[in-house]
Amino acid sequence: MSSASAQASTASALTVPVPLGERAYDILVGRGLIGTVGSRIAALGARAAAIVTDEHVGPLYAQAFSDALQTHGLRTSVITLAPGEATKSYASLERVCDAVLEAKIERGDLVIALGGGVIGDLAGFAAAVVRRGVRFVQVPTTLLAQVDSSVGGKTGINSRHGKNLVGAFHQPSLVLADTALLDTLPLREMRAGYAEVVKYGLIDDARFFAWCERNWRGIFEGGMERDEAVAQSCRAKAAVVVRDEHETGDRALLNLGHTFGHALEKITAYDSARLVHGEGVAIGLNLAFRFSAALGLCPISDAERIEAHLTSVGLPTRLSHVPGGCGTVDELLDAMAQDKKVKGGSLTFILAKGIGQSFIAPGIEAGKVRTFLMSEINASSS
Ligand SMILES: NC(=O)c1ccc[n+]([C@@H]2O[C@H](COP(=O)([O-])OP(=O)(O)OC[C@H]3O[C@@H](n4cnc5c(N)ncnc54)[C@H](O)[C@@H]3O)[C@@H](O)[C@H]2O)c1
Ligand SMILES: O=C(O)C(=O)C[C@@H](O)[C@H](O)[C@H](O)COP(=O)(O)O
Ligand SMILES: [Zn+2]
Repeated sequence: MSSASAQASTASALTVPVPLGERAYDILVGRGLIGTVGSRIAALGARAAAIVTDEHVGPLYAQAFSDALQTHGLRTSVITLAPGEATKSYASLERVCDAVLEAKIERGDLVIALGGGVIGDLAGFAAAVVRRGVRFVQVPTTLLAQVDSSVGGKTGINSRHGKNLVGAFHQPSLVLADTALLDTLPLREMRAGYAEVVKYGLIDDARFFAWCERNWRGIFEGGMERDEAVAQSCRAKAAVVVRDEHETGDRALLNLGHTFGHALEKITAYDSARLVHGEGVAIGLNLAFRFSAALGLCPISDAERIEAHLTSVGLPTRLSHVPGGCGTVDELLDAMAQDKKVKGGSLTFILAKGIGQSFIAPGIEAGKVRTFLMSEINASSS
């Protein structure tokens, strides 16, 4: 990390502010940003940092990252966990909390998540509960984490009852998204993260969806389109989070595709070999639009356009695409019953009148969901 490359990357960093009052922070996006990490994190004024990472990311980036912090006077320790969704567990939480305490991290010090959404959600939750709240920094290393999970303060782990059912809102103090780190990300994970990029267009920005249709190859190849997509996604997410930090209203829109997606993740037992979060979201996005069309809310042509795009990128779109099967209708409904958007026992879905016209639909009858799921499963088997 030469100072020349640090200066070059400083010049090219895009800043997306998240103006949340006393919890305000910046998201920095740029290729090569990792070269400036030491000074940027040191500027937060901590004396020590516990870096949480996984066995894929650690060997690639943790040493240089830790060295950069030490050069700026921080004492560091590294906690390395197994990769994959199964790591968002009670057992891992205990491990991370104990390691953070072992490293004598004080409230004013830092927990740093160096990894994808699994590490970010887990380390963020540990930071929320250790000493009732330690500051933390997100250094997202997957497309999904750069465009979504590192922003907004949702942290947590999975339960055998469902996805992210144990957690806390705990905002980071800084997000550093170095888009060059995605150069080492496997294609399957790039695709999975891309589902969350497309989501922002489908929620309320039809022009961004059309931009994605034209520019997705640039995002995958690492051109300027990648930085633009990450920054634009962060702007879109930050705007919603600032309006509704704790999801009492509008923030639920960010859950588009997730009622179906989370149920599939639970049914596949959080086994990343079968289904990763972004793949569940891709299937869920398509199903949300197909369900909207089945209810007469949205033109089927919009659902078909979305499916065509997700398919061209290489993402799964149908229940039949879940390796090992998607479970029965009853299993799916059972999993959805634990969704955090359930109110008074009835399901809330994010539905749409068209691309970029999503809305929150509370009080959806389980019977309507059952009929829809049965038709989807029958369509797959015929
Ligand atoms: N908190 C939120 O707002 C929010 C938003 C979206 C998703 N999530 C959560 O995020 C999780 C999914 O995150 P994810 O898709 O990043 O998965 P992940 O963290 O499992 O990372 C995916 C895989 O890529 C590897 N990897 C990460 N960075 C790499 C790099 N630069 N080079 C090579 N390999 C790398 C990891 O080791 C892992 O095997 C889910 O648990 C989901 O629920 C949370
Ligand atoms: O930040 C949000 O709010 C989201 O809903 C973003 C989602 O992409 C993300 O998967 C989130 O973790 C889901 O939240 P949950 O409350 O349904 O667990
Ligand atoms: Zn998600």
